[in-house]
Amino acid sequence: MKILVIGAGAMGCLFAGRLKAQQADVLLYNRYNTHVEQINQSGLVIVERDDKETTIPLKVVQAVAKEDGYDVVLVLVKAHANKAVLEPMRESFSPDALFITMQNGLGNLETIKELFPNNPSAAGTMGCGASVESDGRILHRGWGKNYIGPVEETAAQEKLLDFIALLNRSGLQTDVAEDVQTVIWNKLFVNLAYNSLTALTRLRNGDILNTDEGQDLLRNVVREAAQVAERIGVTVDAEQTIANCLRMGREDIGANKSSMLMDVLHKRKTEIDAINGAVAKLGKRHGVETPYNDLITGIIKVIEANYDLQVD
Ligand SMILES: NC(=O)C1=CN([C@@H]2O[C@H](COP(=O)(O)OP(=O)(O)OC[C@H]3O[C@@H](n4cnc5c(N)ncnc54)[C@H](OP(=O)(O)O)[C@@H]3O)[C@@H](O)[C@H]2O)C=CC1
Ligand SMILES: CC(C)(CO)C(=O)C(=O)O
Repeated sequence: MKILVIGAGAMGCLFAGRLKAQQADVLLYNRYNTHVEQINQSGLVIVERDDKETTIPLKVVQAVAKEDGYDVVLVLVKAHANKAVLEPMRESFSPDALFITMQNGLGNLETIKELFPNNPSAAGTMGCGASVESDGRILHRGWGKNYIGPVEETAAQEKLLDFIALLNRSGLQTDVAEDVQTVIWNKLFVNLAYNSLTALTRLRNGDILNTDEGQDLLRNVVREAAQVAERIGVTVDAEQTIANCLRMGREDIGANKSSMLMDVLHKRKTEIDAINGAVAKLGKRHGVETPYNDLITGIIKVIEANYDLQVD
């Protein structure tokens, strides 16, 4: 099985690196930068839970062609980069290449289906977490479970099961999800709980829980989103969902620097539109008030539009 992971950031490197360590046939795609150069020259370093480091030889390519014959294409750029990265690749894959998005936020699978309407595609979520510490070096700091939803076509479903088996052999615990919408929303709640709050406070996920105020903010943001989800037909037990977010922050992802915190630290565009912004937008459309998500979306947007003007 030939695998292409699109996006050589924290999660692309974690997945491609773990797969390659199992001798899988895997390549990364990313535009050229110093991180890519370091991986191509000296391999990828993954720092694991016990601080043990593994160096894995990996190749990051800057071009993709149909003749490369990829069986599985795993999309792991940020949600807002999907179109810019994937549109130029519309003719670069055979129609049986299986697209999988495990990105955060709403709307990723829809973009992939729009760009590759003849390919099978599936959406999933990642309960694990990582950050790029320096060029060619990532910290693996989240250990929750991953899920990938089903594909309609039988041949593609078999390919998906083989891919999931490979992920499990590589130590990335992954299950097949029966109901993709529930899985995507369950992950969205975790991102609502931590990503923007850690980006605003510059804390690791678990440290949001150090104060009653942090926990209250988390509860309010998630509770609003649960009301929106219910309104659009996703069944949610709000209090159980909040309890799960708190548990994950304590047990699975507490030590991780969230992807949105990393964006703010590096003065990059964030995924706010696909996370709190998406909840605020849906709330407006369906008549659910979302003051916490509105406010947080607004503040993150002010921050990302004014990086150059920030005072140290
Ligand atoms: N980090 C985490 O702990 C977790 C992240 N996620 C989700 O996983 C997804 C990936 O996140 P993460 O790995 O953290 O993100 P990163 O920002 O670490 O990586 C994104 C990668 O995409 C590349 N990229 C962006 N735009 C382009 C472009 N136009 N052309 C080519 N390459 C491009 C970036 O390259 P460049 O540096 O050159 O811009 C970068 O290497 C997101 O949806 C995130 O929310 C989910 C669970 C945990
Ligand atoms: C699970 C979590 C919150 C890990 O940090 C994540 O998805 C992210 O950082 O984007």
